[in-house]
Amino acid sequence: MASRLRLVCRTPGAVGDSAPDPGVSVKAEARELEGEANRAEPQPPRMEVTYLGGGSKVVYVPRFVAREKAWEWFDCLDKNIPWTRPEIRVFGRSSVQVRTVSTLDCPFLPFSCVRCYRRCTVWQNGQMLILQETLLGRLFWVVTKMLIQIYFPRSFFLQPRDVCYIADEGLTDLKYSGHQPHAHSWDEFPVLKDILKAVRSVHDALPGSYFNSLLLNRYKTGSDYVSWHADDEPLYGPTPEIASVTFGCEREFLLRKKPTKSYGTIVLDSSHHLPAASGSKEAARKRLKVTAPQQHSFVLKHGSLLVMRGYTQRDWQHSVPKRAKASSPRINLTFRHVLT
Ligand SMILES: O=C(O)CCC(=O)C(=O)O
Ligand SMILES: [Fe+2]
Repeated sequence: MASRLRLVCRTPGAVGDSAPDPGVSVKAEARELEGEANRAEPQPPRMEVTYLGGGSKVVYVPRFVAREKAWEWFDCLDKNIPWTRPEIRVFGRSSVQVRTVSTLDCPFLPFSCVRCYRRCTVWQNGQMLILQETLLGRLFWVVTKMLIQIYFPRSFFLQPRDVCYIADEGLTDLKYSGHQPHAHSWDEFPVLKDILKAVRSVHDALPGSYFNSLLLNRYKTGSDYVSWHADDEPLYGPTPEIASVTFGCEREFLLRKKPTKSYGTIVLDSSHHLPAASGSKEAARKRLKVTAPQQHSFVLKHGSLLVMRGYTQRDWQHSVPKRAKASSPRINLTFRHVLT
């Protein structure tokens, strides 16, 4: 019972308090807590497997560790991890590339507006490609960048969450959005070894890789987020396995299928250009018409584990969107395997 009271006072107004799991009544949860206390034998944690198709799947373990222990770990990480909120160059050269395309392929340009840019933006190998045509378009982009820097310097150029990176010695450096985090050693934070051990005990039931690096995220409020991305950096190999642990405030975790030809978005050819224009402006417009991608949503609970497996990073993107109601912090650990 203590753990229940603790959760309530720790997360006033948190998503978790106002929105319990669908289909799980408070009574049922109370019984579960009571049962947990009386159980002599530890029960294997419940797992939910979501098959995404094409060799991708997600395994969700709502409670891989007891709540009380999870709060203990939350406190320890919150206080002891050297959190940083580095600048990332979302609009800098390292994450944005500009390709010249024909007007037929991109009918919204050169009549540049923010909407056009969105439509003409594709992600490839972790890089944002802005497809644009004319000098006018290019000029528009430069001015837009300047205005963004002036009016929204923090939200656009500071990573919208705290992070810390841990890795075995001698691994390839991690680099994303022009930022290369300093790799701390596991020995600096013994608690991480305990958490990894707990993850591994569940993970044994999920045969696969082992983890030699860890990216920690702290979302202080509902305004902190991680935008759509895939952890598909080459240093993780073709089928990275990522085990994601949540402590603290519940947040929604979304998965969406990466754009492919099958649902009408832009696909670049092997030389990173749009396929040769065939037909009229109307045909090009049709090719660019975006239909809603397949999407899945998980509410990641305090003390939960979510494992992304197979081709999930190659074929899917994930995000933790802003949530106004999430007023308390959430700590997330993503255990990864860097190829050696
Ligand atoms: O906070 C999460 O649940 C996801 C974090 C994430 O996607 C990442 O660190 O790459
Ligand atoms: Fe990620």
